[in-house]
Amino acid sequence: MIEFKQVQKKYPNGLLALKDIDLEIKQGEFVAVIGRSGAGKSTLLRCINRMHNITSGSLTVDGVEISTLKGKEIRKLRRNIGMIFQSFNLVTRISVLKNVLVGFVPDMPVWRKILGVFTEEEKKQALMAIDQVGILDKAYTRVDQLSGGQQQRVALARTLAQHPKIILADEPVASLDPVTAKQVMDDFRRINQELGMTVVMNIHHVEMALAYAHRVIGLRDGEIVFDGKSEDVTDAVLHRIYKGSPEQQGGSEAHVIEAATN
Ligand SMILES: Nc1ncnc2c1ncn2[C@@H]1O[C@H](COP(=O)(O)OP(=O)(O)OP(=O)(O)O)[C@@H](O)[C@H]1O
Repeated sequence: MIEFKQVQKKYPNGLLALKDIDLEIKQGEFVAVIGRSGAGKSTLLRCINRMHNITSGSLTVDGVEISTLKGKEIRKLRRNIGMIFQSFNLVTRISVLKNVLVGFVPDMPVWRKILGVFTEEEKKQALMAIDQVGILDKAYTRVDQLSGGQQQRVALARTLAQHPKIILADEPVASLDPVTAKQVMDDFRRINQELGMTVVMNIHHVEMALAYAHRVIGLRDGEIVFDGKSEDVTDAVLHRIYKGSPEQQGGSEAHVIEAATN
């Protein structure tokens, strides 16, 4: 379980990116975080694995207060939390298998990574993860010879091989075409349903968020303005997240939804 209590995040320049966030995410949930650019989605996600430090409040993962963790404890926390980025974050000049191997054993000595010394068990685990995202036939292919969608699946395999309890995904399909994006979202759904991993995903594409996530969190200017089931995301809710209340804006709902789903 991930629990935010009265969490604030202020950047060194004084910008308050998260304001009094109260949030509980239970193991196995598939949560989409939506909101305008600059609303605080990435900040929220990155506080969960300590890529960012919170400024005040409490943030626990499985009951452990993460803001006070130090070096080795942070690495332990991150073993349980996989992170997927829009830009894949892969080493493109080496094979799929090597990318997965290098990524999934964070505490492996650097010399082993450089020399590529991996045990048979590690290779088996990596190949199983590559199989789980349907690209086993590409295991020995260099990453720069793969399509964007295939590269995102490599990133997913690398995370899966680490057997995390939580996957944080920051705009994982933003740079993919609609068909490929759907395939990658299907992977996330399968992983969530079959392996019970919690998925917390920032996503600009509202229709996709509603189609895949059970729960939607709407952020606006660092505050949660909606937290509920996907099916309860009405046009009025989208106005609140993206444009303010319909009364304030007087804009047509169709316009807001169009803007949010493009
Ligand atoms: N390192 C930083 N230093 C100062 N301000 C930052 C920093 N990172 C983000 N911000 C600011 O914090 C606010 C929230 O940013 P964040 O990246 O979390 O938004 P976002 O909702 O993920 O946006 P996007 O959808 O564009 O990625 C923004 O106003 C942004 O400019």
